[in-house]
Amino acid sequence: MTQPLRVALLGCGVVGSEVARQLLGRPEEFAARTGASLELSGIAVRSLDRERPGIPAGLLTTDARALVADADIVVEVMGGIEPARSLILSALESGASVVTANKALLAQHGTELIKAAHDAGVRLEYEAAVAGAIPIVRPLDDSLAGDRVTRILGIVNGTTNFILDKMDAEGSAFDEVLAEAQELGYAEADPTADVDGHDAAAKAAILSSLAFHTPVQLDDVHVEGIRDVSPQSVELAREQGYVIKLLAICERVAADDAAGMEPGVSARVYPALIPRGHALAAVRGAYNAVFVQAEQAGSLMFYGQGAGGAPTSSAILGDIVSVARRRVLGGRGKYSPATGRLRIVPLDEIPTQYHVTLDVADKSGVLSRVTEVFAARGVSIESVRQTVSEQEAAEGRATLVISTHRSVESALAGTVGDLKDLDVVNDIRATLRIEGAA
Ligand SMILES: NC(=O)C1=CN([C@@H]2O[C@H](COP(=O)(O)OP(=O)(O)OC[C@H]3O[C@@H](n4cnc5c(N)ncnc54)[C@H](OP(=O)(O)O)[C@@H]3O)[C@@H](O)[C@H]2O)C=CC1
Ligand SMILES: N[C@@H](CC=O)C(=O)O
Repeated sequence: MTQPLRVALLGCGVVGSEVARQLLGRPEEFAARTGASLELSGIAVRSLDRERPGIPAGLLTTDARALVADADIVVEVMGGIEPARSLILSALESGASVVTANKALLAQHGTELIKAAHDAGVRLEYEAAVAGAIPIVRPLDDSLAGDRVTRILGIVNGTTNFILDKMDAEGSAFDEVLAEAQELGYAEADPTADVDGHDAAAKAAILSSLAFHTPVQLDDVHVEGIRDVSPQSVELAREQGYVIKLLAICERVAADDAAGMEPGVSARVYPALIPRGHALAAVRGAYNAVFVQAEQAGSLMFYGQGAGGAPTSSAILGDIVSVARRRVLGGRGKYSPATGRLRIVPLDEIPTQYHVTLDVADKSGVLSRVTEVFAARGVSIESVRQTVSEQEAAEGRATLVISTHRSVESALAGTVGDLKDLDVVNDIRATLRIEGAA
């Protein structure tokens, strides 16, 4: 057995407290798996006053810098950009390996941090940053490094999946379910990051960078959250055989010589309709699932708990064991630079499929006026369904549900804009993209 390795933990919240309890509770196992005893040297927090069950008060400090300066392994689970970024850089520069779960930081400063780790000859691991307990970072970074990933489609935010699932299954109200997700430790410190799609977008940036070996940052990801998903949209989706899920989609976009388009990468996050028979429709609660398509491997699916203290700590502890083993064996850290420079393809150029629910006037000629709007934009309609409830009949209104074939996003969005101006359209009740249809 070599010298003990000093592990500094930055943060003792939902995730950090679970990591600490595991490191303190199973020291023999970690020593046996790494070849060195892992000594939790301290835990940085903001406040020393809070009750922290199972955490010895003597380990807590508000001096994160001093803790980092004296560590072999730094585990950053405090979240946010600063001081997390400076502390990680200082840890790497002083020769410590770093484990982090901080997707927001990686999606903005990943290139800088990965380079700093390489320059210092140490490791930076971040399995927990995407999809909680699910091993997805290492499979993309290592196992699939010799393949060519073409597409990733995933549910990567536990909080929004928990909310949408409860709205679908129990007809719950959005705010009530968000509070429950916060209590269960799924949500970010600022839950707007979950609800507005920024957390999923950060994960999409990380996944795209790994999968396509090209730098993709948070700003490169098109993002729409679930704030506008109403109980009525959820109900309408159910009636029509769909479920609404917040999806992250990362795609390699092939060159189109005829259109003079260079190859590129599209990364986007939005709520979409999934047919109820699709495997992603069965992802319930705070679970996540990630489908990966690669040229040689074909289709792969990764599934598991995407948020919460215990699931996330599993991924972090795996990274700690991995970096500790490397320190025991010696040698440089691995380096997975983003070697490519693919262009980021704007959403407007991406083919998608729309599902539009309209409140229209119930009179003759309305259907043809509506379908003409789609035709004028070159958007082909797959199906139209008209229903008239008793109340609608009494008010001279009807509901039209229109599904399109795939068409470029700019044409679809333009069509919806034109529909708003049509005098026979009273209201556009819902517009959602369809993903995963046969
Ligand atoms: N919760 C989850 O399911 C998952 C979270 N993550 C990521 O893990 C990280 C931590 O998340 P989570 O545990 O939920 O967050 P919490 O808000 O529960 O915990 C944050 C911890 O960091 C401490 N902290 C925050 N800022 C500072 C600072 N400036 N100096 C010292 N300590 C500080 C807090 O101290 P104090 O206790 O005194 O307030 C707290 O202990 C985030 O990056 C998050 O995105 C990743 C995957 C899943
Ligand atoms: N807030 C995040 C936590 C895990 O990354 C989520 O809900 O998925």
